[in-house]
Amino acid sequence: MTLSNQIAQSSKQAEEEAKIRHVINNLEAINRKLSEADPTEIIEWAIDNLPSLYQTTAFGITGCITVDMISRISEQRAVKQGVPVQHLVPLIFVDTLYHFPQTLDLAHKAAKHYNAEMYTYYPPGTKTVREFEDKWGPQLWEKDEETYDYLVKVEPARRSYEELGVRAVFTGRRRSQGADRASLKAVEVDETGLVKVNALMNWSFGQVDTYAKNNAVPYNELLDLGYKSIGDWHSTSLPGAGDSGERSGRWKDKAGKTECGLHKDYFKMKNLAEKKLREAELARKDEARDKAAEAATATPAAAA
Ligand SMILES: Nc1ncnc2c1ncn2[C@@H]1O[C@H](COP(=O)(O)OS(=O)(=O)O)[C@@H](OP(=O)(O)O)[C@H]1O
Repeated sequence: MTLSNQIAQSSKQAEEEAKIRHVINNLEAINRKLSEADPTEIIEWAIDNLPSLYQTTAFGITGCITVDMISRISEQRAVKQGVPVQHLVPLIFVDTLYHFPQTLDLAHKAAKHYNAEMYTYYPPGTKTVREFEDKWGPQLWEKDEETYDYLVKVEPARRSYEELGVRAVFTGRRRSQGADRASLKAVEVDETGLVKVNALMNWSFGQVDTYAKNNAVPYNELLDLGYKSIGDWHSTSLPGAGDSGERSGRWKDKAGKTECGLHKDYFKMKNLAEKKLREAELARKDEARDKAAEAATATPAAAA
């Protein structure tokens, strides 16, 4: 890199740092100002104030609407400035390898429909279920849920933030989704310093559903079959007749589980998963050594 490029890069970083610092230092006031704001106002605030802003989405209904709103804002601004329309916020999609085919179809369809740049990230060192299962065994989610969550979501998301230089993201979380989300704020700063914007935090499922239908927003066709929240196929089911919670169809057989880890403490998730992965690696090595020793002692006897 040339010296002038280095200077330009470090001054961009300093500028971004200053903007993020400003948000961190004024978080309470910002949230007071945005607490009753419309999603569009929150999105506009984020575009104007946050550097290296992306949208992290699994194309849940909230994410689909966020893309739609960003697309409208991008168009209005381009027309006003007399410049070609460009979707202002790139997308990050973590392909866990266990999404429903409908979700994968939607991801490609929506990115194309909105002409949005989309970065797809996969679990480390794998791009297919076969590769993943050769490495970690079948149904890892049954054997070790935390490690599974870390490998398929937390690590790829963090890798995307580091590689792309992401400083802030839109998420599709809403208060009416319950559990930890019931007290969401419009803007949060996580333990890594990443700013998270929850533009539709105040909207109910009914509001997002109506917006999607009234505005011809591409959404997951599984919603028309009764699903309300869609994640990996093995942990997503239809909400039961008496279930009122929006996310009651997620991890139905796992009492107390409400999050995949993406919105939990990153360092805790990382340390726990890395410890387990180290232990598993040691166990594998011990097993291989025992097998080798067994084979070595068995050979002379067999020969004799
Ligand atoms: N795979 C993947 N890739 C990128 N971003 C993702 C992913 N999974 C979750 N998210 C982000 O978290 C928002 C809430 O998703 P969910 O309600 O499905 O919860 S969970 O994250 O699975 O626990 C979700 O909101 P949507 O944009 O509505 O999908 C995203 O902002």
